Amino acid sequence: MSPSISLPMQSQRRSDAPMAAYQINPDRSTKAIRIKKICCIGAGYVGGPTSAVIASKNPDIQVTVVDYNRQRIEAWKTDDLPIYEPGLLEVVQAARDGNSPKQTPNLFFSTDVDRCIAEAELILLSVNTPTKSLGRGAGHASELFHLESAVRKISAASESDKIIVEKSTVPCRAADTLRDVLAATAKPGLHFEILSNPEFLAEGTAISNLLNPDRILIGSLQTPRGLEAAQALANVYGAWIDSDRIITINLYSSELAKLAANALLAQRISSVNALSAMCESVGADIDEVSYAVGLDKRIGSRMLKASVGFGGSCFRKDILSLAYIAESLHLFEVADYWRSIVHINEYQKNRFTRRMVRCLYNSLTGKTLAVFGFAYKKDTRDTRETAAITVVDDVLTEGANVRIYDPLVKETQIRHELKSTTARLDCVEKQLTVCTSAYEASTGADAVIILTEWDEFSNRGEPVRRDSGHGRKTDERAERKVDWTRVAELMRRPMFVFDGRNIVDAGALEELGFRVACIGKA
Ligand SMILES: NC(=O)C1=CN([C@@H]2O[C@H](COP(=O)(O)OP(=O)(O)OC[C@H]3O[C@@H](n4cnc5c(N)ncnc54)[C@H](O)[C@@H]3O)[C@@H](O)[C@H]2O)C=CC1
Ligand SMILES: O=C(O)[C@H]1O[C@H](OP(=O)(O)OP(=O)(O)OC[C@H]2O[C@@H](n3ccc(=O)[nH]c3=O)[C@H](O)[C@@H]2O)[C@H](O)[C@@H](O)[C@@H]1O
Repeated sequence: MSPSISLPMQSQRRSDAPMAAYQINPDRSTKAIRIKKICCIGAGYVGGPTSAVIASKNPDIQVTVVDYNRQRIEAWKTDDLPIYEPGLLEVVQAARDGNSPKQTPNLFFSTDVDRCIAEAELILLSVNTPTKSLGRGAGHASELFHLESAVRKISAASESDKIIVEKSTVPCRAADTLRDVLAATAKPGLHFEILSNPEFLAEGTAISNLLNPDRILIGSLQTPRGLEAAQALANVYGAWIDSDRIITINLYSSELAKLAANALLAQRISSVNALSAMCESVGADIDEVSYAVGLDKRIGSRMLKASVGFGGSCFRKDILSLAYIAESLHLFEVADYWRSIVHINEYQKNRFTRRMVRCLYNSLTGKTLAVFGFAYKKDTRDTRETAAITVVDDVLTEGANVRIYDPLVKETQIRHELKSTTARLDCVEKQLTVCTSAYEASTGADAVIILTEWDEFSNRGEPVRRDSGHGRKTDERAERKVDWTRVAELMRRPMFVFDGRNIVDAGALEELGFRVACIGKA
């Protein structure tokens, strides 16, 4: 084992410390680089919240988030932030506006990428790494174009040494690519140290994940300069995270660990969704099965909720990237294994629509479906890869009139997502209505389809109080749960509910006259 990393002694570990093996050795004699200015390239779901939390916890460090998307940067300067995350606005305001006595403004947003790169000692790369859409590996490999162009910018604008941190999710050995570009293009004599520091936040809980992460992973070359850079980054996180949660490992292990984490999380969902298909045939209940297996501490209860299928910008692309890497290493069986997670996810979405069509007498022509929720999960307005795109596209093609209501997602975004996916643009134009309430969506509908697990759609539990992200409630309507009695009054008979998230109490809805189909329940 390298002398620069150490296994924490049992006695040094807190009782709730993670089980991970490696951590920064507090006795290490590496010299610490003091970071005064950080530049984060990419003002998206990762760059914005991560920079805001780093700035709020490090009042002495100036953090500037840069992006070439001027509209996004301008929105970050207002209170109408470009992304919705519970608690985000408060953290941004504290650091950006300096409205607490302890903090002067130290969080900035800018399109002046060159200047901010030149001034920073540490640069966070938080640009998008989508699935390639062109050429070799299209539909499978990660597109590193944005990462490479950001690094070329760094190279051109730098007059001093930099620590460059991969926060974006990247294929293994992406750091070598970045190093190669820098070696060929940067001014002679400059040194660039590349670190891998993958982000594990989940949307909807980003701020709590960032404030209290399970672990911070820092991958570096095991050279004196690599370790020195890792220590400098660890010090930034050390402002609010205990050292036993800051883990330093080999650069390439860190890159792979991020892909592995997402693949394993998605694998749990696909496993449960595969079981849900069996439950529907054998008369078992998937919620009971998940509960029963999750009580085994080796399995654990999280990420075992059956659904219409996972969405979001990352699971699919990261699994496909992992499979592509395996295939390029001639590990074809390994590639097939990972890809099967995505196949089951597609199967689950199609299975959901097939069941719906079957229940609605094998024809959706002329029927009206009320869709509750379009975001890929609750507490976000992100719709990337949401299962709702596939389901809505399918039912539009089957001839249904679709009335969508989502508490946060705007009509323009819903139409944009559907238009960029469907082969039947005319269906989107003629058969789709975006509504401003669940009641408007339900009017005259034959069925309600729940596609996002927003609390307000559930007929269980307490009334909803949602933080708007603006420090006040969104509006009166959003504070109440959907009144299913009123929904029933508005619908055509017979009335169906297809619950793609298993959030309703089916028995209570059946008492109101609904016929209810849940995932993984006969
Ligand atoms: N969205 C999420 O919850 C998570 C995402 N990730 C990873 O983080 C990375 C970023 O993801 P998101 O923040 O969701 O992406 P995003 O698409 O929301 O944001 C990326 C931003 O980078 C900007 N950008 C791209 N190239 C640029 C360049 N050369 N110069 C300046 N700006 C540039 C884009 O304009 C965009 O605003 C991805 O690799 C993703 O896999 C990791 C963990 C969680
Ligand atoms: O790399 C990323 O982008 C991130 O991807 C996921 O985060 P995210 O996609 O934001 O949200 P999740 O809570 O993981 O949910 C993903 C999808 O799976 C679905 N899901 C989740 C959990 C579950 O039990 N069942 C289920 O169907 C959700 O509804 C959602 O559509 C991971 O949880 C993060 O750790 C990771 O950083």
